[in-house]
Amino acid sequence: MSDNRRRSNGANLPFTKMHGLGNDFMVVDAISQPFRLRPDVISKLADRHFGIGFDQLLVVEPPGMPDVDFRYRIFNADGSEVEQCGNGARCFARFVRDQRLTNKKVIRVQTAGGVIELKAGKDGWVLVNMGVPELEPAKVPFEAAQRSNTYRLEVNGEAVELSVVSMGNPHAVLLVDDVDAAPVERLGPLLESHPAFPRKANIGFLQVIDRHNAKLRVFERGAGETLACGSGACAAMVAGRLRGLLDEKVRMVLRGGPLALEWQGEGAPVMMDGPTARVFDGQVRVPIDSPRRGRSGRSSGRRRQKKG
Ligand SMILES: N[C@H](CCC[C@H](N)C(=O)O)C(=O)O
Repeated sequence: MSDNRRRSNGANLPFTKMHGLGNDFMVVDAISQPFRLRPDVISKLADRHFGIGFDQLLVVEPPGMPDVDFRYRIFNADGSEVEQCGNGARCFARFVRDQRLTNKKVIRVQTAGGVIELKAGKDGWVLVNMGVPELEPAKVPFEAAQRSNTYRLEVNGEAVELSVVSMGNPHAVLLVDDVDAAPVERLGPLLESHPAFPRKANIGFLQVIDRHNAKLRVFERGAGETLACGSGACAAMVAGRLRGLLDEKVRMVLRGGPLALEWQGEGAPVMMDGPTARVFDGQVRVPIDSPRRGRSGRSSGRRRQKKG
């Protein structure tokens, strides 16, 4: 293929690199520019040696339903599109305000896992209403005869006890005595792809310090262990409360730093407060060949969002 043709097959895609407690993101404004990337291209861009390097790609789109300000799509490092990302939601809120896509302080966002509400705070902190956790196994989804606060699973001949929670995306939470010694590398991948989770799952390893403090590591679906997982922290909060180990307000410390969580109990939303960081703005060359039907993270650029 001639250089000209090779060049003509690419386009420059502007992005912003951000993170929430080290859970890092490539953020793309798909309101002001058309966005089409195949899963294999996303996973190449996620590579920390041959690409930009990120845990998730976050795509900002115009709202697809009434009473929300934006739509927010999330793609894991493996290219899979998922329902929810808590740390990403905070970075999303900071991004749309920094980019003047809105001047609202309270932003309602449509995700594949439901509508969430974000409130911009001071010094880059954002308070997220992550919605009401789903505990019915079939809606996580998780294969179980009936709902329970804990379940036992067989993993390579080993019996594992875990809680199961959906924050829009599926989570399993195991209790451990010491997160630093937790079998994250060994059990994380086995449980992520366990047949009891038809759509796989994020696997949290929770160490309860006292009723208001806990530590957590998360092996994320489609990304591996990350420095922090916002929806995983919310799921761990729920699991800890269901087991009677945590009170309504908890400081959850992840490898990348702390999140402030609050959950009043069943039927109530989980509130998560935490920081955001912008690292750099960049642009990357991506193929513009038309994506295969049904296999692309696709939205077309539309007119700029009216001011909030
Ligand atoms: N790996 C997750 C998506 C990202 C969640 C995480 N980064 C967060 O902050 O919630 C999943 O497949 O459901």
